[in-house]
Formats: sequence, C-alpha cells, structure tokens
Amino acid sequence: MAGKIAICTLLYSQDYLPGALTLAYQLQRLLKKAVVEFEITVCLLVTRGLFDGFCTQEVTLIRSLFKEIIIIEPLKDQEKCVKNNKANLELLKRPELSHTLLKARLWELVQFDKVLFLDADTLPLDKEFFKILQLYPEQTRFQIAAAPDIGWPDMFNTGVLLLVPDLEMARSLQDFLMKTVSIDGADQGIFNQFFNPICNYSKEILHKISPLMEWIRLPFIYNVTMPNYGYQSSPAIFFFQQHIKLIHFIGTSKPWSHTTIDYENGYFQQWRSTQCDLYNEYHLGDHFSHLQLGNIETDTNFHHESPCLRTLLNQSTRENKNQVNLEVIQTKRIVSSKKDTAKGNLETPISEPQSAFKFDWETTNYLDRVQRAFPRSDT
Ligand SMILES: O=c1ccn([C@@H]2O[C@H](COP(=O)(O)OP(=O)(O)O[C@H]3O[C@H](CO)[C@@H](O)[C@H](O)[C@H]3O)[C@@H](O)[C@H]2O)c(=O)[nH]1
Ligand SMILES: [Mn+2]
Repeated sequence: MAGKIAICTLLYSQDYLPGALTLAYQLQRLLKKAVVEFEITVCLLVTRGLFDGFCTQEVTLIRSLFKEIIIIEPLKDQEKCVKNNKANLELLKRPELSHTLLKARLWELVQFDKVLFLDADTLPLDKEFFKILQLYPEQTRFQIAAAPDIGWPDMFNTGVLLLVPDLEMARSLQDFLMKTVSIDGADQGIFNQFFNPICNYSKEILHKISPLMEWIRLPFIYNVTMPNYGYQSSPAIFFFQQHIKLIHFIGTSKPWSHTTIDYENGYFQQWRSTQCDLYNEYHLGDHFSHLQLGNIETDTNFHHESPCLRTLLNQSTRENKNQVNLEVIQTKRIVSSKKDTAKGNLETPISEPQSAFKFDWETTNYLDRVQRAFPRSDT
C-alpha cells in the first residue's frame, strides 16, 4: 500500500491559474474533513518561464495553497515533438494543448509512492473523492489508472490519472512520445498509445517495454466530464448523481473563462462558488464579484476580460475585507433552479438524491465487473 502520495496539477499558462488555485483550495478544504491514511502532498507542476513571471503576491498565494511547487523544464526535443503533433492537434482545434505533453514528467516524481494527477479544470466534490486512492493498492509502474473518455470510451481521459512514478517508465514514455505522433496531438492520445493495448494493435511497442503495460479503469464517477453531450441528460445522471466525486470541465469553455455560456449548469455554479470562497478566505477583494461573477444569469454583460489575479491582489488590502457578494449569486441560483425545474433540467447538483433507484455503490463490486468485461489481453 502506497504511503506517500502526491496530488498534482499542471500549469504552463497564466490563464489556467484560477483553475489551479480553485482546485488546490478545494483539495485542502476536503482534506481537512477526510480521514486519509496516506501522507498527501498537494503539488503544482509549473513551467519555469511561467513561474518566474509571477509577482510576489501570486507566488505567496500559490505557496499557501500548494504544499510543494515543482518547477518543470521542457522535455528533450519538446518543440520538435510539438511540431510533429501540430496537424493532429489542429483536428482537435486546441493549439494551446500542445504542452500537455509535460504530463510525461509525472513519472519522474519518484519521491512519492503514487501520484494522483488532476487537470486544473477539475473539481472534486466531496471528501469521498479520496477513496480513489484506495482503488488500486497493488498498482504497478506499468499500469495507469484512468476513466474512459466520453468522446471515445475505448480510450482513457487524461484529466484524472493515478500512476506509480518510476524513472525507467518516465524515460520510456518520453522516448516514445518523441518518436510517435499522438492521436490527438497532445498527452491523451500519446498516453493511450503507450499504455492502452487498443491503440497498439501490433502490441509491439507495449511489449518492448513490458507485456504488463496496462490501462486499469477508474469508475466514471471519478472523472465526470462536462459537457458530455447526450449523456448528461440521460437517466444515468439521475442514477449516479449522488455518487459523482469529481467534475471535469473539458473543452474551451472553462468555468473561469469569460466565454462561458453554461451559466445554468449547477456544476459550473458550484465551481464559481468554490472560487468565491477562496477569494473571501484570502481577502482578495470585492472587485472579483464584478469581474467574474456578475451577470451569471444573462450573458449580455459578461464580456469582461477574465480577472487578472495580479490586479486583484494589488487591489486587495486587509482593510478591504468586503465579502464577495454571494447574495447575487444565490438569488440567481434560485431563479435558475426554478427555471431548471420547469425545463426538467437534470444538471443542477442537488443535495438529496433524486434517483428513484437505490444503488449500493459500496457493496457493488464495480471494478471487478469492469475488469471482467475488459480482461487483460497480454497473450
Ligand atoms: O493553456 C493551457 C492548457 C492546459 N494547461 C494544463 O493542461 C491541462 C489540460 O488542458 P485542458 O484544457 O484541461 O484540456 P481538456 O479540455 O480537459 O482536454 C482533453 O484533452 C487534453 C489533451 O489531450 C488532455 O490533456 C485533457 O486531460 C483532456 O480532458 C489543464 O487542465 C491545465 O492543467 C495549461 O496549464 N495551460
Ligand atoms: Mn481538462
């Protein structure tokens, strides 16, 4: 059983900082409530250039939310690799994701027994989330634990990953990604090509490293991606709602971005309210409410620039402790939840289970069943 665990996120551009900070804040908050048998370190993997550009206040805030800041250097021949992947990344229409390949550095964190990686756009919902750490006590360095991707469920999503750090694996993976074009031009494609036999029909590559290479499955409730097209409104969301442990805001519309149009999505609101708590607790000023949270209801006046943390921190003084105006948000929520009911919208998280079914998650051996459905294919 792993003792020292790192919970890490990645940051290589300023615009994802609100995501990383809110995630760290939520993790700290939940860790205080959870009884965890492991020694957990919440870490930020950040590129040197970005970190050097942060002002003192930003660094102070980051330091108070993350226990460890790990500065990462580019991978060997990274730019060449990004160039090779360019065409596939264009298919995804997300050029900004080219540097997600840096997640390959996670296997270098050998000071930890296990690493739980979370994208900066994820939000664990409650302390039950940490049960993820108990799912695979015998996980080997050849295995990666991840949930199926909603866009192609035979592949895994790389926003939530459990892995065992190992320098040899880090080197093999980094060599592999220099030599291979990624399916999506980014980390998700290449990690699947490396670990997931379905992406390597010849098995040649996998077997060269080890026949034990394997994707092991995390239940979807540990990485419920949003938006998820038709799935979101299906009866499954009713059935599983009370078990969802983490929401992952995939795509270009992040809860902190000013292009977000999904104001009525309860999970987006939950993210915003978590960010709001962070700003209140750290006295980051009431400017935030105007910049980020105003006009949740109507999108017409919402085209402010996303708030610059630097400005907010500069404006924030100890005297200026006005609480962010939560009332506005709450009123809006009531209005929108009334609307949701009228529309039969199932997306707003609710405290009471709505499902007519009773699903005994704890005593149902879900993982066993999944593993039986997807047996290891090392023949
Ligand atoms: O400009 C950027 C972009 C990304 N990131 C970091 O990289 C992660 C991945 O980017 P994200 O926007 O979250 O990607 P997704 O929309 O979630 O897209 C999918 O595809 C990506 C590329 O394969 C994978 O990294 C994701 O896990 C997968 O969910 C972010 O969360 C951040 O931690 C940055 O720091 N700056
Ligand atoms: Mn993501």
